[in-house]
Amino acid sequence: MPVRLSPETLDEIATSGVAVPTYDRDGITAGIVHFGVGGFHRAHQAMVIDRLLQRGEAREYGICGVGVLEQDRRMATAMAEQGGLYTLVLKHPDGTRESRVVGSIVEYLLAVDDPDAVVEKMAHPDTRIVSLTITEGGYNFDHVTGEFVADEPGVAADLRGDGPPRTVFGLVVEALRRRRDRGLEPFTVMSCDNIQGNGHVARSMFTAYARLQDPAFAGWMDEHVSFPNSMVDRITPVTADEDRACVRDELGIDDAWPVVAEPFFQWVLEDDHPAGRPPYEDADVQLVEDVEPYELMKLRLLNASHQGLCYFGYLSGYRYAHEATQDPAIATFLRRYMDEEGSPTLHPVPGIDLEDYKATLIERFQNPEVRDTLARLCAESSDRIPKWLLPVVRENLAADRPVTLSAGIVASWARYDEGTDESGEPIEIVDRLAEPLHRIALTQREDRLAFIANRQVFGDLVDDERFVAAYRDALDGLITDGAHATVERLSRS
Ligand SMILES: NC(=O)c1ccc[n+]([C@@H]2O[C@H](COP(=O)([O-])OP(=O)(O)OC[C@H]3O[C@@H](n4cnc5c(N)ncnc54)[C@H](O)[C@@H]3O)[C@@H](O)[C@H]2O)c1
Ligand SMILES: O=P(O)(O)OC[C@@H](O)[C@@H](O)[C@H](O)[C@H](O)CO
Repeated sequence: MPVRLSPETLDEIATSGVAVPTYDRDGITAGIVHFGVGGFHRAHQAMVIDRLLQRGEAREYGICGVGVLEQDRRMATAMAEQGGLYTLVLKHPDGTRESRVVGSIVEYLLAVDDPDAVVEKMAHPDTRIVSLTITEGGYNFDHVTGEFVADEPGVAADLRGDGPPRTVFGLVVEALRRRRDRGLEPFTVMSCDNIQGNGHVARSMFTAYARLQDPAFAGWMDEHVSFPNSMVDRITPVTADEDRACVRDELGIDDAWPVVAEPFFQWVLEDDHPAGRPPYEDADVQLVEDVEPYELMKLRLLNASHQGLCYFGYLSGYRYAHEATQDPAIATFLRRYMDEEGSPTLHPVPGIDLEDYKATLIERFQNPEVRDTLARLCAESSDRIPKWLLPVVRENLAADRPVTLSAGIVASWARYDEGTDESGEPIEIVDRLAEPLHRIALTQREDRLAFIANRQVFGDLVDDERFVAAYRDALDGLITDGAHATVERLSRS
């Protein structure tokens, strides 16, 4: 019989050979409040703290998770039932696994139910870091202007102050204000999302929100709150029922929400935590002064390549990242995109051999055990393509370098957003702009440039003749010859 995961059953689970926390979880202080406890936080930052706790370190840096959205209620329930414990399973390509019960999340609060408890938690003197994995869309900035979007309904309600704060902006800024008023030093706001200059972006968005309420306080924040940049990496798919079944059948653990991830791990973090930080360096975190070269490398090679494989892959009939990347045409296309269009926009990256890095990326994508779905990679494209791929396009256009393969990726997205695959089956477009993007994509059979004429997403790219020619050529191919023939042709072009 599987054992239900809880603090009371840890000893029993340990007897079956699964690694569990052997540190005393009672008395750990929550010095980190984390917004957006999804798969990635639990496979990455929470794993780091667990490793430190296992070494007898960081006992003042336990994690209090926070969910801001109603959708986080399921996580709140799992966390409550399991005392914050969960199983992390790292899957190697040869089928071997490393499994461990992680114990670093010691508390979880649902802001939807009790926003003031969340604000008070952050305002507590024990809190030194507020970290974020709230997705690219969570930062609420306009892709073209870079400005904070103040009329987003949740944000607008927080700004009006009709009730207690409900968004991450309202909650965090209110907590900082209470700390200042109580004479406490501010916590560090540490973004761990896939956004170039994630610390800079977090700084501008949180202070922009504060400025709309109280310009003087925004000035105080800008002067006193630190927002380190970071590059974070570990492919973490959405937990599937088969993962729960696997943890139950193979490890004998009944876990409501385990996490599965690849073994690869990287975290490059700007060393700027005036309120204190865990000894991250003891858990393989690279602390550096300048994160930018690392983050450009990762976002423009790994993340942009994910977009390069997901639409072509899905339209070619694949459903998993490894299936798509094991297709030689797609693998060659990705490698050429990385070499010819992504890499020329990068800065030298200290300590990294880019050739190895790119080869490893293809191997990571091909890991058959991870089972990362193309659906995950195709989701929220309007938040991803403008942040990862369009900067590559713009830099290459400005430098008169090729953009053919990037334009092909954009065209594959446009074809995907028509909402029907090549067998006539419907595609579920998951994107906060799904409805308008789908409507526009449906007109491209008559007007090939309709999709990229959407300046809200693409800015003025439609005015660039070189980009337009490459885009039109790829979209023509997608429509007349199909996705696989087009990616194959582009991979040889
Ligand atoms: N999954 C990965 O492989 C991976 C790897 C590196 C970095 N990341 C970063 O982590 C982010 C989250 O990935 P995940 O796999 O954990 O996703 P997930 O869907 O499992 O979790 C996302 C969390 O963010 C919350 N969230 C979403 N929008 C929000 C908003 N507007 N305000 C507050 N909370 C919000 C969700 O409620 C959820 O708790 C990614 O978007 C990316 O920036 C993910
Ligand atoms: O999670 P997102 O939305 O930032 O992007 C989707 C994937 O590209 C991303 O999650 C990667 O798997 C990850 O960045 C690998 O470290």
